[in-house]
Amino acid sequence: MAATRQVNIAIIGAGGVGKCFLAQLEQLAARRPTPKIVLCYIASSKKAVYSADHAPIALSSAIATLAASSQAPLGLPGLADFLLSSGAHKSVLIDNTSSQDIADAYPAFLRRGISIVTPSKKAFSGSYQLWQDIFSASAESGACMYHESSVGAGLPIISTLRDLVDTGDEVTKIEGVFSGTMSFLFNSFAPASGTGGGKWSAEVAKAKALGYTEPDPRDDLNGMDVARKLTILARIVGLEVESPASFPVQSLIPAELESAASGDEFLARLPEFDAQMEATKAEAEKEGKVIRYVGSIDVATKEIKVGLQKFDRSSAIAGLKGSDNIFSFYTKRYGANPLIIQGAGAGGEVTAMGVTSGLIKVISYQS
Ligand SMILES: NC(=O)C1=CN([C@@H]2O[C@H](COP(=O)(O)OP(=O)(O)OC[C@H]3O[C@@H](n4cnc5c(N)ncnc54)[C@H](OP(=O)(O)O)[C@@H]3O)[C@@H](O)[C@H]2O)C=CC1
Ligand SMILES: N[C@@H](CC=O)C(=O)O
Ligand code: NA
Repeated sequence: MAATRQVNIAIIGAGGVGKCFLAQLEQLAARRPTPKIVLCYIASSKKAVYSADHAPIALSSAIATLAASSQAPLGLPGLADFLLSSGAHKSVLIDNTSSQDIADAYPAFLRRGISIVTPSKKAFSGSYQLWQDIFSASAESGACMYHESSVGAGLPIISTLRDLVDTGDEVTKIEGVFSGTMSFLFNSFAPASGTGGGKWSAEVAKAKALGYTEPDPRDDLNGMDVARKLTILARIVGLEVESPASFPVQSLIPAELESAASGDEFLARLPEFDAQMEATKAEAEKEGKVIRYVGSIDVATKEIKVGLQKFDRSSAIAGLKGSDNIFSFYTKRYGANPLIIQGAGAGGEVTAMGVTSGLIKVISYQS
């Protein structure tokens, strides 16, 4: 079949980020009539919508159509066959899940010329071999791989760091607050201005309701989400970090809840352990300080740190608001004054923005 100036899109994952992405995609398709953007496949874990002739799925009603569908999702190799059989000019997979299985299949999609855009961290913080396979498959086939929202949601973190590295700057240190959930929790639970703040477990429930947490909030509270982000940033600056388990990470999961069978059981039992975090907060208050969950990468020593630290109430990190992240990039060019990026680091809309901007880059890329 002759290639047409059309971009065919398959979306997997229609949760908090997926729904916001669909709304942004609808606006994008209306703003940019050429090349034609066609959603030809959408799936959650149990359902899918697609047709053999790749007929466009209406963007405005895609979520409702998916909810009402009785079609089962295609397997991943079948999905790649389906996308490629349309003859479209470009095919793009949007992975809005946090599935490791889907992440593991990225090299196979890329090798076949299917570009990928995702907010997921799984592919880039899994094994170092997977990281290498992904970028070598992309380089070989010319298919694009964008994952801006895997660190700092829509904030321009991945693009900025890649620009620093690609233009020959030398990054010496990266430090800051890398989790929207952790930022929201400590900004609410231990605010810099005065005392107050709700119970720790109530703030955790709020962070989940606001769409800041990972699908399983334990992935935030055990520090793994931050460790994954630091793994990604460290790899971009050239450190061959094997996995997020390669360096120490402070978990905020009470020992008694480490064996909770599910995220729901964990959340239900968390109020029993509120006193533990109260004690940590009180200890910092005695010194006139507040606690915050931070991370850092020292490039020369290859040391990566993730955990709680005490901060003066007047410091920039203590004064963050809401789900704000802050990233300080220390480089040879920027000298003693780091390049700083700050803003919301979680939430459906800002995360979807990083996915939509990746899709725009794929569409604009002349292959
Ligand atoms: N929320 C945020 O602020 C941010 C999120 N991210 C990343 O964005 C991604 C999505 O997060 P979010 O939208 O909040 O998560 P949600 O839990 O709200 O949504 C996840 C979606 O993925 C689907 N899904 C999960 N596993 C599979 C699978 N194996 N096959 C098909 N579909 C699957 C779920 O389907 P079902 O409902 O059927 O299970 C659901 O539709 C994650 O990787 C997260 O790390 C990144 C930055 C910020
Ligand atoms: N759960 C994550 C979402 C964005 O990466 C966070 O809280 O930062
Ligand atoms: Na980002």
